[in-house]
Amino acid sequence: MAVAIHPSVDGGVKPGRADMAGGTLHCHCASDKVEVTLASNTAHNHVCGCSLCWKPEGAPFSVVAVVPRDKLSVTANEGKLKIVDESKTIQRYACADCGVHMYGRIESKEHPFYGLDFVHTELSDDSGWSAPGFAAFVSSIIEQGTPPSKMDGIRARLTELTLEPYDCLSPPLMDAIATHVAKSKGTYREA
Ligand SMILES: N[C@@H](CCC(=O)N[C@@H](CSCO)C(=O)NCC(=O)O)C(=O)O
Ligand SMILES: [Zn+2]
Ligand SMILES: [Zn+2]
Repeated sequence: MAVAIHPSVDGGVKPGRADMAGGTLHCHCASDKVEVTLASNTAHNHVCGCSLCWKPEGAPFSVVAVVPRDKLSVTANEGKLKIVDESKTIQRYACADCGVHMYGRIESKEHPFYGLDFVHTELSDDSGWSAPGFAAFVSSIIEQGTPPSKMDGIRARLTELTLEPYDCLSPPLMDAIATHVAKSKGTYREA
């Protein structure tokens, strides 16, 4: 059996649909589910090995994407949401009953990704969401108990799934962060 990454990609990455324009996410509670409505498709979907992103039971990686914050609204049972750790850059709102993270929000206007919320579209029954395109923070799974000796096999499986493994974010996202930093420091140059 192939190395497990996440149930939504283990059978192969399913492509998104260009006409996908949003839908709803639900927590795992049997009743009184928290509902989040997205009024657009997501972007920058990726597999993430960090310890902070929510993952389903037993999965070593999460799958997480972003959506403009003005396209996200909580449409049912918002009272059940609690911030997981207020000290983190991304304020993750989880259902206090089932523990599922419904969205993550960056409040600092100085942050390169300010204006984008983090979401897990596996919580949706709708199809066509943007497909994951790379794997981020892959080495971080060691911090959560994966033996280092398993990493070659895990990276090989990610590559096979066309989820290029990186130990931080992908080069385009790291470049976007560095560009933001250069602009704020006054060192940015066009060419
Ligand atoms: N080794 C750490 C890494 C944690 C980390 O930096 N996570 C990233 C990616 S989350 C989505 O891709 C991050 O931006 N975190 C900021 C935050 O979550 O507030 C670990 O595994 O914990
Ligand atoms: Zn719940
Ligand atoms: Zn993460």
